[in-house]
Amino acid sequence: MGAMTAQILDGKATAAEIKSDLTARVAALKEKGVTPGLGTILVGDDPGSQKYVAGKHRDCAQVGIASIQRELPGTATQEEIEAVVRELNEDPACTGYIVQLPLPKGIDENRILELMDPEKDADGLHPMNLGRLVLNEPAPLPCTPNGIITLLRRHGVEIKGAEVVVVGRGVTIGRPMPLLLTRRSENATVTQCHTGTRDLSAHLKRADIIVAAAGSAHLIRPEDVKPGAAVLDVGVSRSAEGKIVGDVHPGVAEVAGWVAPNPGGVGPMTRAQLLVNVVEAAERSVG
Ligand SMILES: Nc1nc(=O)c2c([nH]1)NC[C@@H]1CN(c3ccc(C(=O)N[C@@H](CCC(=O)O)C(=O)O)cc3)C=[N+]21
Repeated sequence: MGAMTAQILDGKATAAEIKSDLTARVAALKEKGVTPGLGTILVGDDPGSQKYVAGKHRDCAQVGIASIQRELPGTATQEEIEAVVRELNEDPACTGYIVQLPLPKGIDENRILELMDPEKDADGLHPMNLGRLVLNEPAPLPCTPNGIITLLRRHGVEIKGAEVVVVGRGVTIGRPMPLLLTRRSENATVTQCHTGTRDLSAHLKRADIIVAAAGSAHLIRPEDVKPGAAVLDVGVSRSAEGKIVGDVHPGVAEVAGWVAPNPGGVGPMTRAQLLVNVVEAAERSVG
């Protein structure tokens, strides 16, 4: 048998479809006198964060969402950041917003998130909304996990009954991902692995779907992947030469049935789900 190559979970194309659907919904909202507006709070001058935030505003322009950008220097104090959060909470033009993470060292990130108006939480990371997710109540969903589910569904990857291994326990992906996957609507079986996992390779070998969000370069190796599995690369780390490297070894594409590349896979889906949260919040506001 010749070498197989995995099919691509094309996040760029899927995000484009979602954005075209949102464009129509934004136009309908505008007819009712509501213009959705996405705010971003960016602290410091990390080039990666600047690029991501710029991408979010580019997306907004494409679908007709207004952009509200707030930037603070890396030396900003807790109080200064909190003042901007309060300002966006009050601003009627801002129907949803995000605080770009991570915040500089010394800033209490959780306190900032708690101060946000949960109804304007476009990331789905406010403790109230994470709590609603745990309680099976409607809430804006965390963008990356929700984007991963949409990406799998749109490509026909079976989630129901699948053995899913999530690698990582960060707040934006690792922790919420199993909450979404184990809803009755998804019905996956999830194993959460992390740096304390004794035998990662044993878990990976059983997985039908692997969500790699550890931030550890090429952690997922071809010999650990079950033939035909879906492997989603959500990791970001930097090589010694300063290049961005994902969590998935390139050789995995020879074994897997599906691969979400990085870039071009989950990243664009994260941005699309952010827009979905903003539009849904605006739709709720018109009833
Ligand atoms: N409050 C908050 N919410 C976030 O959602 C959030 C955050 N903080 N902090 C940082 C991470 C990172 N993140 C990315 C989103 C899209 C791409 C993305 O679109 N990447 C493109 C490439 C982009 C390019 O290279 O220009 C791709 O994968 O194809 C990447 C990374 C969101 N994050």
